[in-house]
This record gives sequence, structure tokens and C-alpha cells, in this order.
Amino acid sequence: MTNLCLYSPTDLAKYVTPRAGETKLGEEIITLTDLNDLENHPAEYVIFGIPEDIGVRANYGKEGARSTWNDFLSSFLNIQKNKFNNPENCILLGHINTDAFITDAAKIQEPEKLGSIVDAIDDVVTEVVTKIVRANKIPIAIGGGHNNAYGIIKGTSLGLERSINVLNIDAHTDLRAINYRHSGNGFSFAKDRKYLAKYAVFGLHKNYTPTYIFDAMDTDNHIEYVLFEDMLHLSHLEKLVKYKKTSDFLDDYYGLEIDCDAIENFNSSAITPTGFSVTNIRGFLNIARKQDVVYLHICEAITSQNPTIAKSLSYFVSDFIRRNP
Ligand SMILES: N=CN[C@@H](CCC(=O)O)C(=O)O
Repeated sequence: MTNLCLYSPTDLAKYVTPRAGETKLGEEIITLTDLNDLENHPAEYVIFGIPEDIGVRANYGKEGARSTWNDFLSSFLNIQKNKFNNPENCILLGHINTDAFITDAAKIQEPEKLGSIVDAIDDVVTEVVTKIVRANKIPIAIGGGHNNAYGIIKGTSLGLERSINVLNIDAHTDLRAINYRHSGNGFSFAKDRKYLAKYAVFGLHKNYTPTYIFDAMDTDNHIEYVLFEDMLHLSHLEKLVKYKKTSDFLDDYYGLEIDCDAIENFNSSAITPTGFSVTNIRGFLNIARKQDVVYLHICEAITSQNPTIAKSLSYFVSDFIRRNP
């Protein structure tokens, strides 16, 4: 697969600060030299990056998510291996090579034209995810724009040979019109193409959803949304109960999306002053990791100006893959 850069232990070593007597995840996490070896490996999770923000640009958003993957690695690979964190259950695959897409996109301003590059990225994401899911593994993708939800849903659906349910923790529905591809219509495309079965948006903000999307959701019994405004008075524990109820609608069998613009004051393409806390998200992941989650996608974060953002993402992933309490 020419559009995927696989990593070696030497590639990872540059992110790790070793300490005598300690082991960091980056020193023992599994890497592959051949994608076909996925099938034979017993690890449950496969982590990869999608370093792009072309879909965000095509949706009039703030760029920056293209460097998130790299910053995530600097944080994640320095987590301690201990009785709570086991690198043996996890393959760190590499990243989708987006260099050519980014070079092409830099010459383009028109959103529709950027959309055709997003289309091409979709194809690569779909291929990588299909391969991971066919090998009976759970993909964990770090974006990138939310446009990549489409390739991830499609790839998971093709890999499982069925349409899939999705729970999206997001201030927005991303159910915009299917005119051209961008970060605001990944779920409408996935639904239109029948890769998406039931869809739940958790933490939707009243202020940023147009009437046509509310109307469409209100008449579709395969879609449910929980407004963030309806959770303003709720404690952390009560929010966890709401999350569990939302996952019940999806029969506890779903792909999990975390758009970081659902998190309060968290730098992202549509940063918000009000939303979930990082600790709320960790609580949701603590529920999700015990359910039948077919993939995890974390997207739209911009890590470059604040080191706590990449560190938060690394908490999210380590919480999700944790098998010991
Ligand atoms: N993935 C993000 N989608 C949002 C972006 C909103 C914004 O940039 O303000 C949406 O289309 O609604």
C-alpha cells in the first residue's frame, strides 16, 4: 500500500525519552514491516494517523489538525508501561502519507476543488481501515479532519460486511448536504451510501445546527441526538448514564467518534468555550472500552500551541485500549 508509511522501532525511538529502570510504550509497542502480517498478529488494536486538514479547509474551518498525529506520538509513546498499560495488545501501524494531497491542496482555494482531494483521501482511509478490520482488529485513527469519518465508516462496513452504527461525541452533526466532500458531511455521505445504519450525536450544540438538519433528524428513527444544553445541569455521573443510554440505542455495538470541538476550550478547528471536559470524555471511554466498539476515531484537535491537547488525546487512547481496571 503506497499511501501508508509503516513505522519501525527506530522511527519510534525519536519520540521517546528513555529513563533507566523504566519502560515507555514507545519502546515496546508493536510495529510491522509488512501490512499482511496484521492477520497473524494477536494484538487487538491498530493505531494510525491521518495527518491532514484539507477537509476542514473545504468546510471553512480552522486548519492545524495535520500536525496533531506527530504531537500525539510524542505524548503517547512516553506513557509508562506498567500493570495498567500493556503495549503488547496494540500495533502502532504508521500514518497515511498525505504529502502529495497537502501539496496539491496548497494551490487550491475553492472548497469544491478541495473536495475532490478529500475524495481521494477517503479512498486511502477506506483501504487501510478495511484491511485492519478484515484482520479482526479494532482501528484507532487520529486525525485529521472529521471528513475521515466517511472513509473509516466505509472501511469498517466493508471489512465487517454490514452497515454499522456510530456514536459521535460532537458539537455538530456533520450531516451537511452531500454536494462535495468536506469535514461537515462525513455522516450524510456514509448514510446515503448505506455504510451507516443507526447514528447518535452526543453533546450536540443548539447553536450550530441548521433547521434542515434538525428536520431530517427529527423524522428519522435511525438517528438520535442528545443536546449538550440538556446536560448543562448534569453531574459527571449523570452524563455517564446519558452516554450509556445513547449507546443502548446503538445496541452497544458501534464505531466511536470524538470530535474535539465537543470539548470545552480545547484547541480544534471549531474551538468552543462550552462543552464536555476532558475528564467527561475519559468517563465515556471507560464505558465504551467495555462495549463492542468497532473503531475509535479522534479528530479535529489542533495540538501545536498547547501541549495539554496532545496529552489529552494520549489519555483518551490509553483509556480506550486498557484491559486492566
Ligand atoms: N467537523 C466539523 N463540522 C462542523 C464545523 C463547524 C465550524 O467550523 O464552525 C460543521 O460542519 O458544522
